[in-house]
Amino acid sequence: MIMLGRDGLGSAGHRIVHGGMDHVEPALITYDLLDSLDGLTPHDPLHMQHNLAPVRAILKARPDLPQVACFDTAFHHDMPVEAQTVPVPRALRDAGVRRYGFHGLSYEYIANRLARDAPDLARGRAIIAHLGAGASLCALSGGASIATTIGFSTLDGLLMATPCGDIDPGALLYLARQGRSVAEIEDLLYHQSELLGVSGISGDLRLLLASDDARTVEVISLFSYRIAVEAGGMASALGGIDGFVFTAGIGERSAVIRAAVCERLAWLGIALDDAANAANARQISATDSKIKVLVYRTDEEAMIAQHTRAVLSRHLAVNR
Ligand SMILES: Nc1ncnc2c1ncn2[C@@H]1O[C@H](COP(=O)(O)OP(=O)(O)O)[C@@H](O)[C@H]1O
Ligand SMILES: CC(=O)OP(=O)(O)O
Ligand SMILES: [Mg+2]
Repeated sequence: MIMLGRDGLGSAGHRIVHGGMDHVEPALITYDLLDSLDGLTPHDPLHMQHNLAPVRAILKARPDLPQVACFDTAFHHDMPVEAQTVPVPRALRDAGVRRYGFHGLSYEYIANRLARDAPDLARGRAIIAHLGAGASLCALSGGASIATTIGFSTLDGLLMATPCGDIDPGALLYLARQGRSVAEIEDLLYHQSELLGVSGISGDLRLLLASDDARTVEVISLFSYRIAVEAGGMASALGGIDGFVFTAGIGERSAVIRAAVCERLAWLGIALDDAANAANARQISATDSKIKVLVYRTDEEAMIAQHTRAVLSRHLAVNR
């Protein structure tokens, strides 16, 4: 995102999906930081190359322009240790094999909106469902992330457009023993799985919902099933929930998916107001629902702008 200053371009702020262990807050981009972020590309080949390419292009064209990196992983940095732990030997954990969590800028924006619009809920326990091309859930307690469904890379958790989501690592070993190379398996997991792979039609949910192909029924059912199953886990991490928020492309716009998810979560005390849901209203739960269900439009760009301004004003103050 390019921000205008008084005399033209002022600065550029970037969403960088992975900050790894070392980058846990928004930071001014230096050559050292860029080198360090390059080193994280194998953690998430789907996003990191695309995230870093514009940084490099701007650096080349306008080396004087301040650029700020805003990390998706940062919001989850203080999750409890059990939510961060991957059960591998400690040396590997210390080397960075752990659960990081993603879509943090989106969750941060929603947490800020809740603090403003629904302070009781913001102080309580909520599940936020970021359902876009990539999809995840975040367990928000008192405005902080205490658990989330995507872990080390962006492959974990829910069904997404093309990345595979939750998969038994044994299946990967099986594929490797069958003679598939790392590059082939990576391509399979990041680009050919989930909505696209299961439907055999498209990774774009809007197209699947509009199609009368029988395979779409299976994939839409699987999509809401996975959300509901993972929401059960998030509700456990929170010890119960007071609210559920839908956001991002699918969460904001698909009444069909929201209804399918809420129906599966009726056991938690969720009851939907069908008319409000069909109208994409802010509150879509029925008045007698035990859990408040809300729809918010996320705004990752607003968070990037806010962080970029804050980093640059700190930087200016230090160098004054
Ligand atoms: N009206 C809609 N109904 C269902 N899905 C929708 C609708 N509008 C957008 N989507 C879906 O939202 C997803 C993209 O979400 P978005 O948050 O924009 O993605 P990104 O992760 O690229 O920012 C796509 O799967 C798209 O099909
Ligand atoms: C982390 C992730 O999956 O991001 P996106 O939804 O932008 O693909
Ligand atoms: Mg998005």
